[in-house]
Amino acid sequence: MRWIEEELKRIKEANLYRERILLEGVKDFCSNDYLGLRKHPEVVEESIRVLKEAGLGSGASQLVSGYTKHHRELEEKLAEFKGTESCVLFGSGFLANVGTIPALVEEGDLVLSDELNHASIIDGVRLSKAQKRVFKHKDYEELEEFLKKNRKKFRRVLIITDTVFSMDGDVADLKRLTQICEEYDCMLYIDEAHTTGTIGKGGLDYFGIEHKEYIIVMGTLSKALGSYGAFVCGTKLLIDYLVNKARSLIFSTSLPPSVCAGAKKAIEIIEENPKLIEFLRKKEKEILEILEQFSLDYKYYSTPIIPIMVYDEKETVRIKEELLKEGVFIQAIRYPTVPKGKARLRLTASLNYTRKDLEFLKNALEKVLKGRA
Ligand SMILES: Cc1ncc(COP(=O)(O)O)c(C=O)c1O
Repeated sequence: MRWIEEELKRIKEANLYRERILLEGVKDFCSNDYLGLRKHPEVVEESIRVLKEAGLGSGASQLVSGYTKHHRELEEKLAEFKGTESCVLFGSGFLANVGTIPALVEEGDLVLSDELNHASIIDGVRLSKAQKRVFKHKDYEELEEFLKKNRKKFRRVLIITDTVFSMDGDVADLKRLTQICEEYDCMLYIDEAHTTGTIGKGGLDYFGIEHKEYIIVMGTLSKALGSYGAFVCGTKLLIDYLVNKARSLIFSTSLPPSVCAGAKKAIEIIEENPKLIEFLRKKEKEILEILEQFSLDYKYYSTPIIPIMVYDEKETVRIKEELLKEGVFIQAIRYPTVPKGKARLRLTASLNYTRKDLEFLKNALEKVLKGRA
């Protein structure tokens, strides 16, 4: 097994070595718990209630005996929330993407995928055996040009995009993409992991687009909903089809019922408190006010993902470690999560942060960035 040692050495030399960090005694400024619902008393209470009633695990896959009223109720709530006919749950966002994409396209079909799409989309496309073409980030002109020339060569075409991009925080233009899909008879697959509950109920809601049968809405329970797991929303026909075809759903144990109940409560809280999203925008602005005080190259697109671009891998890790010594955790994101030479600190906004927390962040940045050009 010497090869493992050598491979790890190579990763270290490239400043790409990864370690998990136990977050004890440090403040987390990079989680995806954007709305602070993970520890919301009502979410926790509802989850405990169902945990006591239904037990820890679900006991089986959805198609054996692991489909309870808690799964069904969450699916119904999600379908209503996303404005679609139906919904099906998956064990995680990764499982949703690697299960759904190969069920939708196969040999003879084409996938058109934004270059900044999440790794689980990339793997889902690889598993599908469909032909893949990656288009430049949000370059819909290139996409359209390609379809104009090549659409007829393929049977089914699936356009895939994150709605809010996970490492950049910008938003795909779903208006333009739906127009393209309608003109060229394509399916549209939107990954709403970082969209659900951050810029509205989702991308369709944000752009004022009604759900149509060719739109497949994937999302996770693990980010703003503060839980774990994922879902695909769409027509009843699509969902019935996925229940029969998506291997990661068929051959994997379903979510624990208590996790479903907690996620459903989180959606109800968002529905009852539409101002939460406004509060999140305000929190983002408070963070920007801090960042403005330093000469930092950050990006902001009115979403809670605020990457601070450092570019150099080594320097990104150095800053992350210095901040950690000050009690502030902002993860360094490097290749292969982002392209080489585009390393960054992925700072996120969350309703968890108090004024004191932000003051703490500012002081830590002041100490660590002092003297940096
Ligand atoms: C855009 C996107 N899709 C899918 C996933 C995978 O979701 P999960 O963490 O639930 O597996 C993530 C999470 O990291 C993501 O950012």
